[in-house]
Amino acid sequence: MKSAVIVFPGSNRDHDIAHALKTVTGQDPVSVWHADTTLPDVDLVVLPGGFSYGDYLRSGAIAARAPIMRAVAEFAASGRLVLGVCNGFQMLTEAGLLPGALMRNEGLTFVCREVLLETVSTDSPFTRNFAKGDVWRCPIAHHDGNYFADADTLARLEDTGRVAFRYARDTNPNGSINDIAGILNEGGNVLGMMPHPENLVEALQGGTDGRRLFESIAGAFAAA
Ligand SMILES: NC(=O)CC[C@H](N)C(=O)O
Repeated sequence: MKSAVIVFPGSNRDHDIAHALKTVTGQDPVSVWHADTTLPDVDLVVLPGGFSYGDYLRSGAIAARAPIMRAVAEFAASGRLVLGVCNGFQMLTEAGLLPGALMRNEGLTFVCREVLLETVSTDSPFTRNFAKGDVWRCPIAHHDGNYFADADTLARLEDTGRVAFRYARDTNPNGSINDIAGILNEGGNVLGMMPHPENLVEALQGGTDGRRLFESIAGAFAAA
């Protein structure tokens, strides 16, 4: 499985994601600079976590208008896989590739801790290796993770199995509506999530709970 990680000025989890992909798939992803306008021939594009453009204006807002994002939008429209983690999720909503918005955390502070996630939808290439209702550990680190969508959008997400992950057992760290931690686009080929599964893929990191997400993606290609 070939992948690319887009690097923006201020990205800080690009190496973490690259390490997770290498650990699980055995292949190093290609690094693509935000100012590039074309993507290499890959199966998966990742928008990593961090503080792109210093979070100026709104987290992810400037990155969503970076030159590479036109190619990312076309890549997503062709049905290929796009994963946005944390700042990457913020970029996906700002770019209109996922609905809703990520507002300032309810407590108005940066939150860096571990939460519990419940897998809600297993019907996507990103979640196929999970069981519905699985509860797993995942680290978070953000100040703008408070997911919000209007009532119609929320109903559509809930009714069509597009909520991928929810904060479980009262661990919602940011006030996200319906405890939403990650959502899918209509085609199921774009996933945005605030928590960082790339930081829990090997024992040295304190556990391997995040590994299944990368194994799901890799498995989707092995099965194809
Ligand atoms: N870890 C991250 O990706 C941080 C995301 C974003 N800059 C925030 O703090 O909300």
